[in-house]
Amino acid sequence: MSESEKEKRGVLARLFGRRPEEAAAEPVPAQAPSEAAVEAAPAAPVQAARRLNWWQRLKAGLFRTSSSIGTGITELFTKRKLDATTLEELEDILIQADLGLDTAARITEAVGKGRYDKAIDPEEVKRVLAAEVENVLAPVARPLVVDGARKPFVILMVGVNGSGKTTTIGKLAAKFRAEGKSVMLAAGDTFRAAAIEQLKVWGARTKSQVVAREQGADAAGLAFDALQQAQATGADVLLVDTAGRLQNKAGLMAELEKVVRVMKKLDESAPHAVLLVLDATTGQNAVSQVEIFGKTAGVTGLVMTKLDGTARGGILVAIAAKFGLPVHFIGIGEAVDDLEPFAARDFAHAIAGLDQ
Ligand SMILES: Nc1nc2c(ncn2[C@@H]2O[C@H](COP(=O)(O)OP(=O)(O)OP(=O)(O)O)[C@@H](O)[C@H]2O)c(=O)[nH]1
Repeated sequence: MSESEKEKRGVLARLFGRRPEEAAAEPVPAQAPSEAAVEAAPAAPVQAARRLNWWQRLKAGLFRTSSSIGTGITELFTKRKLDATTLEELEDILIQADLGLDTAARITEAVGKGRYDKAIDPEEVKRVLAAEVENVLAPVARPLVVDGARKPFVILMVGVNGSGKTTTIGKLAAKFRAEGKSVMLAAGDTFRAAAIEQLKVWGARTKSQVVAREQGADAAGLAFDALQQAQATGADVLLVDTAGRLQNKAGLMAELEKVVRVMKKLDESAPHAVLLVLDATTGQNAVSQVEIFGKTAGVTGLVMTKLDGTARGGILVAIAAKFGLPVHFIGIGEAVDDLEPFAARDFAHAIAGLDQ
């Protein structure tokens, strides 16, 4: 393959969220994989295949997390019996994997129960870990329900810059389109020109109308226009992007509040969902982001991205235990189908390195 062709494939990969090596394996021009899916919802056998595929990708995506936990557990319990010292070391491994102090203590206690002074198979420790993690996650694994009576159903996406808001909007737009919904996108991250362009690309790709203004435009005014247009055209869903970075935190929060205020002038019940997008690679930082955005932006649910790029995917467990906020979706890559509804059991098994 020539250098220019490689470069072309790289650009397509960046635009359409494909991994360069995936794009390189396909003929140019790379077709968006979900284009067909956007037209119609998949049939049951296709869904079953997709699910299997998702599980494999989830496991692969969470590999860094599961191997850091799994290797620690295997090394710890291979030659040593279970006692206070090994349990303390287990707790340290779990804390280092960002599972949070409470969950780490809870898992350690469950592993120790009735097993003192005995040898324990590392696989059994992983099974206890998975069961305890699933118990923590099950109450927060809640789907995002788009209420058809709210038209448009307005979803405000918030989060710090680079957390994956714009990409997640694109992935969500593809999902809603695949369900046959009409979607409008509001390019409310007016702080960053590239974010506006990125959203336009997602709009074209998912056949969703994009409402955008120039960089630096008033985000609240844009959100107002977008909602007005979505109402006028009868769109089912309006996804509103926001800036993750302004001159300072107070400015950012004031802007978010203004965006909400002006949309309420057109629809008192809007926004119907406020999704905080968290980047898993930021580890403990994600906890303070939930605190800050939760207080000021009225967050109704979470999306955690980049679980594929970190050994600290356990942070999702710590956040679930601490805040109890619904976790709607997780992202394990940049491609359009790398976002899926959050399933407690799958996640718990994947981070424990167990089969489904
Ligand atoms: N590996 C990986 N990368 C992701 C994931 N989600 C998003 N990204 C990448 O993260 C980078 C930032 O994503 P954006 O969607 O631009 O983030 P943003 O929050 O909109 O950022 P701002 O516009 O600066 O506020 C991009 O390169 C995305 O492709 C994910 O689940 N896994």
